Amino acid sequence: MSTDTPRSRSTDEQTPLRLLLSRFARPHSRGFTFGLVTLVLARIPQRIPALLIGVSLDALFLATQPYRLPLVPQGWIPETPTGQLWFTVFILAGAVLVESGLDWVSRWSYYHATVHTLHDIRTATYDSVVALEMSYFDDTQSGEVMSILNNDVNNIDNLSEGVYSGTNFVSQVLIALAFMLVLNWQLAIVAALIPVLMGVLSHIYARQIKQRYEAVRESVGQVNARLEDTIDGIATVKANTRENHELDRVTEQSRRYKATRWGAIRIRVVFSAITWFVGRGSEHVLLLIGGYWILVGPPPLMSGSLTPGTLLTFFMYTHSFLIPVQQLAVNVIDRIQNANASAKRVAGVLTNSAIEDDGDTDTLSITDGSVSYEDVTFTYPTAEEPTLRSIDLSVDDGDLVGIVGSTGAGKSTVLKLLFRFYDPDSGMIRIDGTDIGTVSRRSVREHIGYVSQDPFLFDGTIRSNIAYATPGADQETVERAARIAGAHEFVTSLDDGYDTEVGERGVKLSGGQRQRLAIARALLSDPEILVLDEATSHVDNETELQIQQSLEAIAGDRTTFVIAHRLSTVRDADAILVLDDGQIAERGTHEDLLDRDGLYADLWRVQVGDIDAVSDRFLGDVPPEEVAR
Ligand SMILES: Nc1ncnc2c1ncn2[C@@H]1O[C@H](COP(=O)(O)OP(=O)(O)OP(=O)(O)O)[C@@H](O)[C@H]1O
Repeated sequence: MSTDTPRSRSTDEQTPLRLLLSRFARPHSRGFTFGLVTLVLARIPQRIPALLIGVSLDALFLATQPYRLPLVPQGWIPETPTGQLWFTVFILAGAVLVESGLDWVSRWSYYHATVHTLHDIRTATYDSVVALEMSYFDDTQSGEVMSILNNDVNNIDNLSEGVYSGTNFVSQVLIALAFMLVLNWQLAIVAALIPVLMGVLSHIYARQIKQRYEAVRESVGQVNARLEDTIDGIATVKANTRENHELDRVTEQSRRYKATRWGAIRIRVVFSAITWFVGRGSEHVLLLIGGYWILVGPPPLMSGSLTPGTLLTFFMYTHSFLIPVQQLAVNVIDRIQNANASAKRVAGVLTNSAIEDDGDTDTLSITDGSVSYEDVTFTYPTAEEPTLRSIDLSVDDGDLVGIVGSTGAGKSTVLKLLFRFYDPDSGMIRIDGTDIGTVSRRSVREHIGYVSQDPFLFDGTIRSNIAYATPGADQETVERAARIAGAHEFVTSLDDGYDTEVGERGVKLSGGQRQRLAIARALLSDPEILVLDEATSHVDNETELQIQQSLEAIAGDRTTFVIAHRLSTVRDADAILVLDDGQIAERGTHEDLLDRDGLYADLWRVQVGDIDAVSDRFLGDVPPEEVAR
C-alpha cells in the first residue's frame, strides 16, 4: 500500500470532486495556488498593449489628446512624439516579457502539481480496487475496472485543465473590465453585459451536459469490458469461428457509446454557436454605442466624452475576451462536467464500503495449522440459494485432506472461505482455535499457500514467478521448491532456464507447466497450510503420477487440502470429504469410503472404468457428461 496516499474512506457526504480535491489536491495546494496566482498576475501586463495602442492613436496619430497613461507619472513620459513612440514600443516589449515569464512559471508550477495529484489518485484508486472484497470483482467486469483505473483517472486531468483555463479566462475578463472602468465606466458597464449573458448561457449548458457526460463515461466502461472480454478469450473466439458474432457485440456497444457521445457533442455544438453569436452580436452593439457617442454625442443615460483611441481600446478588449468568455461558457464547463463524471466513478471505488480488512487489526498467529469448520453455511452475494450448508469438519495439523465431489458441488467454495475471500453467513472457521473472522484477511492468507484451478503467471521470468510471494528468495531456495513441484527438469531444459520469460499470463508455457510453477510458488513461502485446487487437472498422466507421488513431499508436515477430480490423486489422503450439493455427504479414508459403497464408491468406479458396477442411484443423480469425465 502506498504510504503517501493512505487508503481511507471519507465518512461525510462529500461530492466526488470535493473528495478528490480535499484528499489529493490539498497536499499539492502550494503548487496549484502559486500557478493560479501567477496566472492571474500575468493577465495584467497582457492588458497593457490595447491600452497603449489606444493612447498612442489619440496622442500620436490623431493628436487629439495629450500622451497620458494611468498610474504612470507624467515626468516619465518623453515629450517628443518620436520619444513617445519609442516609449510605447519599450513598454509593449516589457509587458510581453513579463507576461511570458509569469505564464511560464505559472504553467510549470500548476502542471507539476497536476501530474503529481493524478499519480496519487491513480495509485490510491488501484490500492482501493485491490482492497475490495471478492464480491466486487464477481459483479464488475474486469474491462470496467480497467476503464475506471485508466480512462477515468486520466480524464480527471480535464478538471485541472478546466480550472486553469477557467481562472485564465475569468481573470482576463475581470482585468480587462478593470482597465475599461478606469477609461470609461459607462461603456465598461455595457461591455460587462457580455460575460454576464455568457454566464447565464453556460449555467444552462452545464445542467444540460452533466447527465450526458455521465452516460458517456458509463458507456466507455462497457465498451472496454466488451473489448477485454473478447481479447481475453481470443483463442475461444477463433476456435469457435465466432469472430463475426463478437464483432456484432462490440459494434453494438460501440454504437451505444457513439450515441451517448454524439448526444453530448450535439449539445456542445449548439451552445458553441449560440454563445458565439451572442458574443459577436454584443461586440457590434458596443461598437454601435461607442461610434454613436463619438459622432453624435453621449447616448441616452450616458454623459462625458469618448475618444476614438478609447473606443479602439474597448473594442480590442471586448474582442480579446470574446473567445475566452465563449470558451469559458462551453469548453471549460464541458471539461469540468466530463471530469466530474469520471470523478464520480473514481470516487465510487475510493469510497466503496466493501473494503477488506477495514478495521480488522488483529492478526492470526499459527502454531500448528489445524483447521475446523463449525456448521458453516454460505451464500454467494449474487446467489439466491446457499452454496454450502452446515459444513462441519475438523482437520488435525499436518493432515492431508482430499475434497472430491461432482462439478459445482461446492469444493472450491469451501476453501475460498478458508482464505476469507468471502465470510460465511453463519458458523465459524477456526485455524488453531482462532476464529478467522476476527483477524485480518491478510494475516490469514500469509499462512496459506494456494494453487488455483487456473494458475495465473505474471509477465516476467520463471524465477520471478516462482518467487512472486517471496521476492528475496535465492536461487537455491527457488530450485528446491521447483524440484519438489516437479518443475525443475522442464525449466532447466529451456534455453534460458529460470530466466525464461513466460509471456503474458504464461502463454508461452503449457497448462501443466504453469501448474507446476504455481505449486513451486506456493511451496516457496513454506506456508503452514496448503490448498491445491485441482492442481493436477491440467497435467498429463505422467506428471500427475509424479505430483501424486511427490504429494507427500509437497504436503510435508503442513496441513494440506487437495481438491481433486481424479480420485487417484487423493487416494492416500488422511481423510477424504465427499461433497454433494453443498453438503458433506461422506467422509473417511479411501478404503472406508469404498467399504461404505456410497457416492465416493460410485465416483471411483466411474474413474476406474467399472461403469457396469455404478449404482442406479448415482446414474440417476449424475448427468451423463459427468459420468464420462
Ligand atoms: N463467484 C460466484 N458467485 C456466485 N456463484 C458462484 C460463484 N462461484 C461459484 N459459484 C457457484 O457455486 C457453486 C459451487 O461452485 P464451486 O466452484 O465451489 O464448485 P466446485 O465443486 O469447485 O466445482 P468444479 O469441480 O466444477 O470446480 C456452483 O453452482 C457455482 O455456480
